[in-house]
Amino acid sequence: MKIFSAKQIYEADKATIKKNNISSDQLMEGAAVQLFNWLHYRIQGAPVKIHLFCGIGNNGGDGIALARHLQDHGYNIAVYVVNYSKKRSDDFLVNLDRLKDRKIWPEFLEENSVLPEIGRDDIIVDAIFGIGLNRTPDAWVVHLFEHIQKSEAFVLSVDIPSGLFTDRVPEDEKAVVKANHTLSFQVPKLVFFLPETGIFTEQWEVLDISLDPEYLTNTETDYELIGKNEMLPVYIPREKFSHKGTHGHGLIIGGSYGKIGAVHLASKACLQSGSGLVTAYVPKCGYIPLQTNFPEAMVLTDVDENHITKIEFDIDPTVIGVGVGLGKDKATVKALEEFLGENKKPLVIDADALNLLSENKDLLEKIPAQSVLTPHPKELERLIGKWKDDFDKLDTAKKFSKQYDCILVIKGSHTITVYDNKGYVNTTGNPGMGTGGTGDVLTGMITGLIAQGYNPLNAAVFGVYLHGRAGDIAVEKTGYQALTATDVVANIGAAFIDLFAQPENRPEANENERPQE
Ligand SMILES: NC(=O)C1=CN([C@@H]2O[C@H](COP(=O)(O)OP(=O)(O)OC[C@H]3O[C@@H](n4cnc5c(N)ncnc54)[C@H](OP(=O)(O)O)[C@@H]3O)[C@@H](O)[C@H]2O)[C@@H](O)CC1
Ligand SMILES: [K+]
Repeated sequence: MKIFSAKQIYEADKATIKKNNISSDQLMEGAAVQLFNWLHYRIQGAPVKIHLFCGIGNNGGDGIALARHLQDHGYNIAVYVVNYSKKRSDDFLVNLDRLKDRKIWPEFLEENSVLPEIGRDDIIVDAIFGIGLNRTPDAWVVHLFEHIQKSEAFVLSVDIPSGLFTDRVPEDEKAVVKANHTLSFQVPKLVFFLPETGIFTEQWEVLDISLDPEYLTNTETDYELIGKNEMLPVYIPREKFSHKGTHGHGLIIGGSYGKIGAVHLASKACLQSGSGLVTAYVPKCGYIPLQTNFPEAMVLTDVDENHITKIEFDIDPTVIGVGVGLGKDKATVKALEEFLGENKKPLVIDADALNLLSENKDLLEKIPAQSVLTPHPKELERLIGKWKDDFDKLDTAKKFSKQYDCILVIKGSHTITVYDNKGYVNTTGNPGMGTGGTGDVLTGMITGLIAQGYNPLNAAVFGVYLHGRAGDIAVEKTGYQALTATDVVANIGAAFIDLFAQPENRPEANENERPQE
Protein backbone atom coordinates (compact mmCIF):
# COMPACT_ATOMS: atom_id res chain seq x y z
CA MET A 1 0.00 0.00 0.00
CA LYS A 2 1.40 3.38 -0.92
CA ILE A 3 2.06 5.98 1.76
CA PHE A 4 1.20 9.41 0.38
CA SER A 5 2.48 12.76 1.63
CA ALA A 6 0.00 15.42 2.82
CA LYS A 7 0.61 17.34 -0.40
CA GLN A 8 -0.31 14.28 -2.46
CA ILE A 9 -3.44 13.69 -0.38
CA TYR A 10 -4.60 17.24 -1.10
CA GLU A 11 -3.90 16.60 -4.82
CA ALA A 12 -5.91 13.35 -4.67
CA ASP A 13 -8.69 15.32 -3.06
CA LYS A 14 -8.70 17.84 -5.95
CA ALA A 15 -8.41 15.13 -8.61
CA THR A 16 -11.41 13.29 -7.13
CA ILE A 17 -13.56 16.42 -7.02
CA LYS A 18 -12.71 17.26 -10.62
CA LYS A 19 -13.05 13.79 -12.07
CA ASN A 20 -16.28 12.85 -10.29
CA ASN A 21 -17.67 16.32 -10.78
CA ILE A 22 -18.60 16.58 -7.12
CA SER A 23 -18.22 19.38 -4.58
CA SER A 24 -15.68 19.29 -1.75
CA ASP A 25 -18.67 19.24 0.58
CA GLN A 26 -19.85 15.99 -1.01
CA LEU A 27 -16.40 14.48 -0.47
CA MET A 28 -16.52 15.55 3.18
CA GLU A 29 -20.01 14.13 3.52
CA GLY A 30 -18.79 10.78 2.18
CA ALA A 31 -15.95 10.81 4.73
CA ALA A 32 -18.38 11.68 7.55
CA VAL A 33 -20.68 8.80 6.57
CA GLN A 34 -17.71 6.42 6.73
CA LEU A 35 -16.80 7.76 10.18
CA PHE A 36 -20.37 7.35 11.34
CA ASN A 37 -20.67 3.80 10.00
CA TRP A 38 -17.45 2.80 11.75
CA LEU A 39 -18.64 4.14 15.09
CA HIS A 40 -22.26 3.01 14.76
CA TYR A 41 -21.21 -0.56 13.90
CA ARG A 42 -19.16 -0.72 17.08
CA ILE A 43 -21.38 0.99 19.63
CA GLN A 44 -24.72 -0.11 18.18
CA GLY A 45 -26.81 2.70 19.57
CA ALA A 46 -25.47 2.46 23.14
CA PRO A 47 -26.32 5.56 25.23
CA VAL A 48 -22.64 6.34 25.84
CA LYS A 49 -21.78 10.05 25.84
CA ILE A 50 -19.83 11.15 22.77
CA HIS A 51 -17.84 14.40 22.99
CA LEU A 52 -16.93 15.78 19.58
CA PHE A 53 -14.09 18.32 19.64
CA CYS A 54 -13.98 20.04 16.26
CA GLY A 55 -11.53 22.55 14.81
CA ILE A 56 -12.46 25.22 12.28
CA GLY A 57 -10.90 23.66 9.15
CA ASN A 58 -11.93 20.61 7.19
CA ASN A 59 -10.90 18.21 9.93
CA GLY A 60 -13.35 20.09 12.15
CA GLY A 61 -15.87 19.95 9.30
CA ASP A 62 -15.61 16.15 9.33
CA GLY A 63 -16.32 16.15 13.05
CA ILE A 64 -19.32 18.50 12.72
CA ALA A 65 -20.79 16.40 9.89
CA LEU A 66 -20.28 13.24 11.97
CA ALA A 67 -22.10 14.92 14.87
CA ARG A 68 -25.14 15.44 12.62
CA HIS A 69 -25.29 11.76 11.67
CA LEU A 70 -24.89 10.71 15.31
CA GLN A 71 -27.69 13.09 16.31
CA ASP A 72 -29.95 11.73 13.54
CA HIS A 73 -29.45 8.24 15.00
CA GLY A 74 -30.29 9.25 18.53
CA TYR A 75 -26.82 9.27 20.05
CA ASN A 76 -25.99 11.24 23.17
CA ILE A 77 -23.62 13.89 21.85
CA ALA A 78 -21.90 17.10 22.95
CA VAL A 79 -20.27 19.22 20.24
CA TYR A 80 -17.47 21.74 20.87
CA VAL A 81 -15.84 24.06 18.37
CA VAL A 82 -12.21 24.63 19.27
CA ASN A 83 -12.01 28.21 18.10
CA TYR A 84 -8.28 28.50 17.45
CA SER A 85 -8.60 30.75 14.38
CA LYS A 86 -11.05 33.09 12.69
CA LYS A 87 -10.25 31.52 9.29
CA ARG A 88 -12.97 28.90 9.03
CA SER A 89 -13.12 26.62 6.02
CA ASP A 90 -16.16 26.79 3.73
CA ASP A 91 -17.10 23.16 4.29
CA PHE A 92 -16.80 23.58 8.04
CA LEU A 93 -19.26 26.49 7.84
CA VAL A 94 -21.70 24.58 5.62
CA ASN A 95 -21.76 21.75 8.12
CA LEU A 96 -22.03 24.07 11.09
CA ASP A 97 -25.17 25.57 9.52
CA ARG A 98 -26.64 22.10 8.94
CA LEU A 99 -26.08 21.34 12.60
CA LYS A 100 -27.75 24.58 13.66
CA ASP A 101 -30.69 23.72 11.38
CA ARG A 102 -31.18 20.72 13.66
CA LYS A 103 -31.11 23.02 16.69
CA ILE A 104 -27.75 21.78 17.88
CA TRP A 105 -25.64 24.63 19.24
CA PRO A 106 -22.04 23.68 19.74
CA GLU A 107 -20.14 25.11 22.66
CA PHE A 108 -17.36 27.41 21.44
CA LEU A 109 -14.10 26.89 23.33
CA GLU A 110 -11.72 29.84 23.54
CA GLU A 111 -8.62 30.69 25.50
CA ASN A 112 -10.30 31.10 28.90
CA SER A 113 -13.27 28.77 28.52
CA VAL A 114 -14.14 26.34 31.28
CA LEU A 115 -13.43 22.90 29.85
CA PRO A 116 -16.22 20.34 29.77
CA GLU A 117 -16.38 17.44 32.17
CA ILE A 118 -15.58 14.14 30.50
CA GLY A 119 -16.28 10.77 32.12
CA ARG A 120 -13.84 7.84 31.86
CA ASP A 121 -16.43 5.78 30.03
CA ASP A 122 -17.27 8.49 27.50
CA ILE A 123 -16.00 8.60 23.93
CA ILE A 124 -14.03 11.52 22.55
CA VAL A 125 -13.94 12.29 18.85
CA ASP A 126 -10.82 14.31 18.09
CA ALA A 127 -11.42 16.40 14.97
CA ILE A 128 -9.42 19.46 16.00
CA PHE A 129 -6.52 19.47 13.54
CA GLY A 130 -5.99 17.26 10.49
CA ILE A 131 -3.22 17.22 7.92
CA GLY A 132 -3.46 21.01 7.63
CA LEU A 133 -1.53 21.56 10.91
CA ASN A 134 1.48 23.73 10.13
CA ARG A 135 2.62 25.08 13.51
CA THR A 136 2.51 24.06 17.14
CA PRO A 137 -0.97 24.69 18.62
CA ASP A 138 -1.40 27.58 21.06
CA ALA A 139 -0.90 26.93 24.77
CA TRP A 140 -4.62 26.93 25.56
CA VAL A 141 -5.26 24.30 22.87
CA VAL A 142 -2.43 22.20 24.32
CA HIS A 143 -4.14 22.60 27.70
CA LEU A 144 -7.31 21.20 26.12
CA PHE A 145 -5.30 18.22 24.78
CA GLU A 146 -4.07 17.58 28.33
CA HIS A 147 -7.63 17.79 29.61
CA ILE A 148 -8.68 15.18 27.03
CA GLN A 149 -5.76 12.97 28.05
CA LYS A 150 -6.56 13.24 31.78
CA SER A 151 -10.16 12.12 31.25
CA GLU A 152 -8.93 8.60 30.29
CA ALA A 153 -11.90 8.36 27.93
CA PHE A 154 -11.49 6.48 24.64
CA VAL A 155 -10.10 8.87 22.03
CA LEU A 156 -10.98 8.36 18.38
CA SER A 157 -8.94 10.66 16.14
CA VAL A 158 -10.25 11.71 12.75
CA ASP A 159 -7.60 11.29 10.03
CA ILE A 160 -4.60 11.92 12.33
CA PRO A 161 -4.17 12.66 16.05
CA SER A 162 -4.56 16.43 16.39
CA GLY A 163 -1.26 18.23 16.84
CA LEU A 164 0.72 15.60 14.94
CA PHE A 165 2.50 16.97 11.87
CA THR A 166 2.73 14.75 8.80
CA ASP A 167 6.35 15.63 8.07
CA ARG A 168 8.14 16.46 11.29
CA VAL A 169 8.37 15.44 14.91
CA PRO A 170 6.45 17.58 17.45
CA GLU A 171 8.61 19.75 19.71
CA ASP A 172 6.43 19.00 22.71
CA GLU A 173 4.73 15.65 23.33
CA LYS A 174 1.94 17.38 25.23
CA ALA A 175 0.99 19.32 22.10
CA VAL A 176 -0.39 16.17 20.46
CA VAL A 177 -3.57 14.26 21.26
CA LYS A 178 -2.89 10.65 22.23
CA ALA A 179 -5.38 8.58 20.31
CA ASN A 180 -6.57 5.11 21.13
CA HIS A 181 -7.60 4.68 17.53
CA THR A 182 -7.12 6.78 14.42
CA LEU A 183 -9.31 6.55 11.33
CA SER A 184 -7.04 7.68 8.50
CA PHE A 185 -8.72 8.73 5.27
CA GLN A 186 -7.97 6.41 2.35
CA VAL A 187 -4.26 5.90 3.06
CA PRO A 188 -1.99 5.38 6.06
CA LYS A 189 0.43 8.13 7.08
CA LEU A 190 4.16 7.70 7.49
CA VAL A 191 4.01 9.11 11.04
CA PHE A 192 2.12 6.01 12.23
CA PHE A 193 5.28 3.92 11.67
CA LEU A 194 8.12 6.01 13.07
CA PRO A 195 9.24 5.49 16.69
CA GLU A 196 9.00 9.19 17.65
CA THR A 197 5.55 9.78 16.13
CA GLY A 198 3.95 6.31 16.09
CA ILE A 199 3.42 6.59 19.87
CA PHE A 200 0.55 9.03 19.40
CA THR A 201 -1.92 6.41 18.20
CA GLU A 202 -2.29 2.95 19.66
CA GLN A 203 -4.04 1.69 16.56
CA TRP A 204 -4.85 3.00 13.13
CA GLU A 205 -7.17 1.97 10.37
CA VAL A 206 -7.83 3.21 6.88
CA LEU A 207 -11.31 4.41 5.85
CA ASP A 208 -12.08 4.28 2.15
CA ILE A 209 -13.50 7.65 1.13
CA SER A 210 -13.40 6.88 -2.61
CA LEU A 211 -10.50 9.10 -3.63
CA ASP A 212 -9.74 8.86 -7.35
CA PRO A 213 -8.23 5.38 -7.94
CA GLU A 214 -6.43 6.59 -11.06
CA TYR A 215 -4.56 9.26 -9.12
CA LEU A 216 -3.72 6.79 -6.36
CA THR A 217 -2.46 4.16 -8.82
CA ASN A 218 -0.45 6.45 -11.03
CA THR A 219 1.23 8.56 -8.38
CA GLU A 220 4.68 7.49 -7.22
CA THR A 221 5.26 7.74 -3.48
CA ASP A 222 8.42 7.99 -1.37
CA TYR A 223 7.24 5.24 0.95
CA GLU A 224 5.32 2.01 0.63
CA LEU A 225 3.72 -0.10 3.34
CA ILE A 226 4.67 -3.75 2.95
CA GLY A 227 2.16 -6.48 3.71
CA LYS A 228 1.17 -9.78 2.12
CA ASN A 229 -0.36 -8.14 -0.96
CA GLU A 230 2.90 -6.41 -1.81
CA MET A 231 4.94 -9.57 -1.30
CA LEU A 232 2.86 -12.09 -3.23
CA PRO A 233 3.93 -10.75 -6.65
CA VAL A 234 7.57 -10.86 -5.54
CA TYR A 235 7.47 -14.55 -4.54
CA ILE A 236 9.41 -16.85 -6.88
CA PRO A 237 7.68 -20.25 -7.19
CA ARG A 238 9.77 -23.42 -7.17
CA GLU A 239 10.05 -25.05 -10.56
CA LYS A 240 9.44 -28.76 -10.91
CA PHE A 241 12.79 -29.64 -12.44
CA SER A 242 14.87 -27.37 -10.24
CA HIS A 243 17.37 -28.88 -7.81
CA LYS A 244 19.77 -27.87 -5.08
CA GLY A 245 22.24 -26.67 -7.69
CA THR A 246 19.75 -24.17 -9.07
CA HIS A 247 18.63 -22.81 -5.70
CA GLY A 248 21.95 -21.17 -5.02
CA HIS A 249 24.65 -21.49 -2.42
CA GLY A 250 24.78 -19.15 0.55
CA LEU A 251 28.00 -18.65 2.46
CA ILE A 252 27.80 -17.32 6.01
CA ILE A 253 31.05 -15.90 7.36
CA GLY A 254 31.16 -15.16 11.06
CA GLY A 255 31.51 -16.50 14.57
CA SER A 256 34.13 -16.31 17.28
CA TYR A 257 34.69 -18.16 20.56
CA GLY A 258 31.36 -18.02 22.41
CA LYS A 259 29.44 -16.68 19.41
CA ILE A 260 29.17 -19.69 17.13
CA GLY A 261 25.41 -19.74 17.80
CA ALA A 262 25.03 -16.62 15.64
CA VAL A 263 26.42 -18.50 12.64
CA HIS A 264 24.25 -21.51 13.43
CA LEU A 265 21.13 -19.32 13.43
CA ALA A 266 22.06 -17.39 10.28
CA SER A 267 23.02 -20.46 8.25
CA LYS A 268 19.94 -22.38 9.33
CA ALA A 269 17.76 -19.39 8.42
CA CYS A 270 19.55 -19.18 5.07
CA LEU A 271 18.75 -22.79 4.27
CA GLN A 272 15.18 -22.60 5.56
CA SER A 273 14.57 -19.56 3.38
CA GLY A 274 15.26 -21.70 0.37
CA SER A 275 18.98 -21.59 -0.40
CA GLY A 276 19.94 -24.89 -2.10
CA LEU A 277 23.17 -25.15 -0.15
CA VAL A 278 24.71 -23.39 2.80
CA THR A 279 28.29 -23.25 3.98
CA ALA A 280 29.42 -21.70 7.24
CA TYR A 281 32.90 -20.20 7.49
CA VAL A 282 33.94 -20.14 11.17
CA PRO A 283 36.98 -20.39 13.44
CA LYS A 284 37.94 -23.96 14.31
CA CYS A 285 36.01 -23.92 17.60
CA GLY A 286 32.80 -23.78 15.56
CA TYR A 287 33.40 -26.96 13.62
CA ILE A 288 32.09 -29.59 16.03
CA PRO A 289 29.02 -27.70 17.30
CA LEU A 290 27.90 -26.87 13.78
CA GLN A 291 28.50 -30.32 12.32
CA THR A 292 26.76 -31.91 15.29
CA ASN A 293 23.73 -29.66 15.55
CA PHE A 294 23.19 -28.67 11.96
CA PRO A 295 24.03 -31.58 9.66
CA GLU A 296 22.63 -29.90 6.54
CA ALA A 297 25.34 -27.22 6.63
CA MET A 298 28.83 -27.57 5.20
CA VAL A 299 31.52 -26.06 7.37
CA LEU A 300 34.83 -24.44 6.43
CA THR A 301 37.21 -23.36 9.15
CA ASP A 302 39.77 -20.65 9.61
CA VAL A 303 43.29 -21.65 10.66
CA ASP A 304 42.68 -20.07 14.08
CA GLU A 305 40.86 -21.83 16.89
CA ASN A 306 38.92 -18.86 18.31
CA HIS A 307 38.69 -16.09 15.72
CA ILE A 308 38.59 -15.62 12.01
CA THR A 309 42.04 -14.50 10.91
CA LYS A 310 42.01 -15.04 7.16
CA ILE A 311 39.03 -15.44 4.86
CA GLU A 312 39.95 -17.95 2.17
CA PHE A 313 37.75 -20.57 0.55
CA ASP A 314 37.70 -22.65 -2.59
CA ILE A 315 33.93 -22.76 -3.10
CA ASP A 316 31.90 -20.57 -5.44
CA PRO A 317 28.98 -19.17 -3.39
CA THR A 318 26.11 -17.25 -4.99
CA VAL A 319 25.99 -14.75 -2.13
CA ILE A 320 27.82 -14.12 1.13
CA GLY A 321 26.34 -13.08 4.47
CA VAL A 322 29.10 -11.67 6.64
CA GLY A 323 29.46 -10.30 10.16
CA VAL A 324 27.32 -12.30 12.59
CA GLY A 325 29.15 -13.16 15.82
CA LEU A 326 32.45 -12.08 14.27
CA GLY A 327 33.86 -10.08 17.20
CA LYS A 328 36.46 -7.32 17.01
CA ASP A 329 39.75 -9.17 17.35
CA LYS A 330 42.52 -7.28 15.52
CA ALA A 331 43.29 -10.21 13.24
CA THR A 332 39.59 -10.55 12.39
CA VAL A 333 39.29 -6.89 11.50
CA LYS A 334 42.31 -7.18 9.20
CA ALA A 335 40.99 -10.35 7.54
CA LEU A 336 37.62 -8.72 7.01
CA GLU A 337 39.21 -5.61 5.58
CA GLU A 338 41.13 -7.70 3.05
CA PHE A 339 38.09 -9.75 2.21
CA LEU A 340 35.77 -6.76 1.67
CA GLY A 341 38.41 -5.04 -0.43
CA GLU A 342 38.65 -7.98 -2.85
CA ASN A 343 35.27 -9.73 -2.82
CA LYS A 344 33.02 -9.43 -5.88
CA LYS A 345 30.10 -11.62 -4.74
CA PRO A 346 26.78 -10.09 -3.62
CA LEU A 347 26.90 -9.31 0.09
CA VAL A 348 24.64 -9.12 3.11
CA ILE A 349 26.53 -7.25 5.81
CA ASP A 350 25.67 -7.29 9.50
CA ALA A 351 26.95 -6.66 13.02
CA ASP A 352 30.73 -6.30 13.45
CA ALA A 353 31.24 -6.14 9.69
CA LEU A 354 29.05 -3.02 9.70
CA ASN A 355 31.13 -1.47 12.44
CA LEU A 356 34.22 -2.00 10.36
CA LEU A 357 32.59 -0.23 7.42
CA SER A 358 31.67 2.67 9.72
CA GLU A 359 35.28 3.11 10.72
CA ASN A 360 36.62 2.62 7.24
CA LYS A 361 34.39 4.40 4.73
CA ASP A 362 36.81 3.63 1.85
CA LEU A 363 35.67 0.03 2.08
CA LEU A 364 32.12 1.14 1.40
CA GLU A 365 33.25 2.29 -2.02
CA LYS A 366 34.65 -1.16 -2.70
CA ILE A 367 31.74 -3.40 -1.77
CA PRO A 368 29.57 -4.59 -4.69
CA ALA A 369 26.65 -2.41 -5.82
CA GLN A 370 23.38 -3.24 -4.04
CA SER A 371 25.01 -4.86 -1.05
CA VAL A 372 22.45 -5.23 1.74
CA LEU A 373 23.36 -3.63 5.09
CA THR A 374 21.25 -4.55 8.13
CA PRO A 375 22.09 -2.18 11.00
CA HIS A 376 20.26 -1.86 14.31
CA PRO A 377 19.90 1.76 15.53
CA LYS A 378 23.37 2.02 17.15
CA GLU A 379 25.08 0.48 14.12
CA LEU A 380 23.12 2.80 11.86
CA GLU A 381 24.30 5.83 13.83
CA ARG A 382 27.92 4.72 13.50
CA LEU A 383 27.39 4.24 9.79
CA ILE A 384 25.47 7.36 8.73
CA GLY A 385 26.11 9.71 11.67
CA LYS A 386 23.73 11.24 14.21
CA TRP A 387 20.30 12.41 13.10
CA LYS A 388 18.01 15.13 14.44
CA ASP A 389 14.79 13.16 14.40
CA ASP A 390 13.12 10.23 12.62
CA PHE A 391 12.53 12.20 9.42
CA ASP A 392 16.13 13.37 9.32
CA LYS A 393 17.19 9.76 9.92
CA LEU A 394 15.28 8.61 6.84
CA ASP A 395 16.61 11.44 4.68
CA THR A 396 20.19 10.78 5.79
CA ALA A 397 19.75 7.04 5.21
CA LYS A 398 18.43 7.69 1.70
CA LYS A 399 21.42 9.90 0.89
CA PHE A 400 23.81 7.30 2.26
CA SER A 401 22.16 4.52 0.29
CA LYS A 402 22.43 6.63 -2.86
CA GLN A 403 26.04 7.63 -2.26
CA TYR A 404 27.24 4.03 -1.79
CA ASP A 405 24.60 2.31 -3.91
CA CYS A 406 23.64 0.01 -1.04
CA ILE A 407 20.36 -1.24 0.40
CA LEU A 408 19.91 -0.11 4.00
CA VAL A 409 17.65 -2.18 6.24
CA ILE A 410 16.88 0.09 9.20
CA LYS A 411 15.83 -2.36 11.87
CA GLY A 412 13.14 -1.33 14.33
CA SER A 413 9.58 -2.05 15.35
CA HIS A 414 8.63 -1.11 11.78
CA THR A 415 11.79 -1.99 9.89
CA ILE A 416 12.25 0.35 6.92
CA THR A 417 14.32 -0.76 3.94
CA VAL A 418 15.75 2.15 1.98
CA TYR A 419 16.97 2.10 -1.60
CA ASP A 420 16.84 4.39 -4.63
CA ASN A 421 15.12 7.22 -2.74
CA LYS A 422 12.32 4.98 -1.59
CA GLY A 423 11.45 3.46 1.80
CA TYR A 424 9.64 0.13 2.29
CA VAL A 425 7.88 0.08 5.66
CA ASN A 426 7.36 -3.38 7.12
CA THR A 427 4.17 -4.36 8.95
CA THR A 428 5.06 -7.75 10.44
CA GLY A 429 6.93 -8.58 13.65
CA ASN A 430 6.28 -8.07 17.36
CA PRO A 431 8.00 -6.93 20.56
CA GLY A 432 8.85 -10.56 21.44
CA MET A 433 11.43 -10.46 18.67
CA GLY A 434 13.61 -7.99 20.56
CA THR A 435 15.83 -10.83 21.76
CA GLY A 436 19.37 -12.04 21.03
CA GLY A 437 19.88 -13.78 17.69
CA THR A 438 16.87 -12.55 15.72
CA GLY A 439 19.14 -10.18 13.77
CA ASP A 440 21.38 -13.12 12.82
CA VAL A 441 18.28 -14.93 11.56
CA LEU A 442 17.36 -11.96 9.36
CA THR A 443 20.85 -11.83 7.85
CA GLY A 444 20.59 -15.53 7.03
CA MET A 445 17.13 -15.16 5.51
CA ILE A 446 18.10 -12.30 3.19
CA THR A 447 21.22 -14.28 2.17
CA GLY A 448 19.06 -17.33 1.46
CA LEU A 449 16.65 -15.32 -0.70
CA ILE A 450 19.42 -13.77 -2.78
CA ALA A 451 20.97 -17.25 -3.19
CA GLN A 452 17.87 -18.57 -4.94
CA GLY A 453 17.47 -15.65 -7.32
CA TYR A 454 15.68 -12.76 -5.62
CA ASN A 455 17.28 -9.44 -6.50
CA PRO A 456 18.90 -7.83 -3.43
CA LEU A 457 16.16 -5.22 -2.88
CA ASN A 458 13.34 -7.75 -3.11
CA ALA A 459 15.33 -10.15 -0.92
CA ALA A 460 15.76 -7.47 1.75
CA VAL A 461 12.11 -6.35 1.76
CA PHE A 462 10.74 -9.91 1.51
CA GLY A 463 13.25 -11.21 4.09
CA VAL A 464 12.17 -8.54 6.58
CA TYR A 465 8.50 -9.35 5.92
CA LEU A 466 8.93 -13.15 6.30
CA HIS A 467 11.15 -12.75 9.37
CA GLY A 468 8.45 -10.68 11.12
CA ARG A 469 5.70 -13.03 9.99
CA ALA A 470 7.63 -16.06 11.29
CA GLY A 471 7.95 -14.23 14.61
CA ASP A 472 4.23 -13.42 14.62
CA ILE A 473 3.28 -17.05 14.01
CA ALA A 474 5.76 -18.28 16.64
CA VAL A 475 4.60 -15.84 19.32
CA GLU A 476 1.10 -17.30 19.28
CA LYS A 477 2.53 -20.39 20.99
CA THR A 478 5.38 -18.90 23.00
CA GLY A 479 4.14 -15.49 24.15
CA TYR A 480 6.37 -12.42 23.91
CA GLN A 481 8.72 -13.20 26.76
CA ALA A 482 9.65 -16.76 25.78
CA LEU A 483 10.09 -16.18 22.05
CA THR A 484 13.61 -17.02 20.87
CA ALA A 485 15.48 -16.63 17.61
CA THR A 486 15.32 -20.43 17.20
CA ASP A 487 11.51 -20.20 17.27
CA VAL A 488 11.68 -17.63 14.48
CA VAL A 489 13.81 -19.99 12.34
CA ALA A 490 11.43 -22.87 13.11
CA ASN A 491 8.54 -20.84 11.65
CA ILE A 492 10.09 -19.54 8.43
CA GLY A 493 8.30 -22.34 6.58
CA ALA A 494 4.99 -21.37 8.18
CA ALA A 495 5.58 -17.76 7.09
CA PHE A 496 5.98 -18.91 3.47
CA ILE A 497 2.84 -21.06 3.69
CA ASP A 498 0.95 -18.16 5.24
CA LEU A 499 1.50 -16.12 2.07
CA PHE A 500 -1.08 -18.32 0.37
CA ALA A 501 -3.31 -19.17 3.33
CA GLN A 502 -6.91 -18.01 3.56
CA PRO A 503 -7.66 -16.17 6.83
CA GLU A 504 -9.50 -19.18 8.32
CA ASN A 505 -6.70 -21.52 7.34
CA ARG A 506 -3.65 -19.93 8.92
CA PRO A 507 -0.66 -22.24 9.65
CA GLU A 508 -0.13 -23.34 13.26
CA ALA A 509 2.97 -22.19 15.09
CA ASN A 510 5.78 -24.69 14.78
CA GLU A 511 7.33 -25.38 18.15
CA ASN A 512 11.04 -25.26 18.09
CA GLU A 513 12.64 -28.64 17.24
CA ARG A 514 9.25 -30.34 17.33
CA PRO A 515 9.45 -33.36 15.03
CA GLN A 516 7.45 -32.82 11.87
CA GLU A 517 4.35 -34.99 11.61
N1 LIG B 1 -7.79 14.66 1.94
C1 LIG B 1 -9.04 14.50 1.62
O1 LIG B 1 -9.27 14.05 0.57
C2 LIG B 1 -10.09 14.92 2.55
C3 LIG B 1 -9.75 15.54 3.73
N2 LIG B 1 -10.64 15.83 4.66
C4 LIG B 1 -10.24 16.45 5.91
O2 LIG B 1 -9.56 17.65 5.72
C5 LIG B 1 -8.49 17.73 6.65
C6 LIG B 1 -7.55 18.81 6.29
O3 LIG B 1 -8.27 19.98 6.41
P1 LIG B 1 -7.62 21.43 6.32
O4 LIG B 1 -6.74 21.49 5.16
O5 LIG B 1 -8.72 22.38 6.37
O6 LIG B 1 -6.70 21.51 7.61
P2 LIG B 1 -7.00 21.28 9.17
O7 LIG B 1 -6.02 20.25 9.63
O8 LIG B 1 -8.41 21.04 9.44
O9 LIG B 1 -6.53 22.67 9.82
C7 LIG B 1 -7.28 23.84 9.59
C8 LIG B 1 -6.44 25.08 9.48
O10 LIG B 1 -5.82 25.42 10.69
C9 LIG B 1 -4.73 26.30 10.46
N3 LIG B 1 -3.68 25.90 11.37
C10 LIG B 1 -2.70 25.01 11.18
N4 LIG B 1 -1.96 24.84 12.28
C11 LIG B 1 -2.50 25.67 13.21
C12 LIG B 1 -2.19 25.96 14.54
N5 LIG B 1 -1.18 25.37 15.18
N6 LIG B 1 -2.97 26.84 15.20
C13 LIG B 1 -4.00 27.46 14.59
N7 LIG B 1 -4.34 27.23 13.30
C14 LIG B 1 -3.59 26.35 12.64
C15 LIG B 1 -4.38 26.17 9.02
O11 LIG B 1 -4.70 27.34 8.34
P3 LIG B 1 -3.74 28.63 8.32
O12 LIG B 1 -4.07 29.40 9.57
O13 LIG B 1 -2.32 28.17 8.33
O14 LIG B 1 -4.10 29.36 7.08
C16 LIG B 1 -5.27 25.00 8.55
O15 LIG B 1 -5.68 25.13 7.23
C17 LIG B 1 -7.98 16.33 6.66
O16 LIG B 1 -7.13 16.04 7.74
C18 LIG B 1 -9.29 15.58 6.70
O17 LIG B 1 -9.73 15.47 8.03
C19 LIG B 1 -12.02 15.36 4.55
O18 LIG B 1 -12.87 16.39 4.78
C20 LIG B 1 -12.39 14.65 3.29
C21 LIG B 1 -11.48 14.65 2.18
K1 LIG C 1 -7.71 14.94 14.20
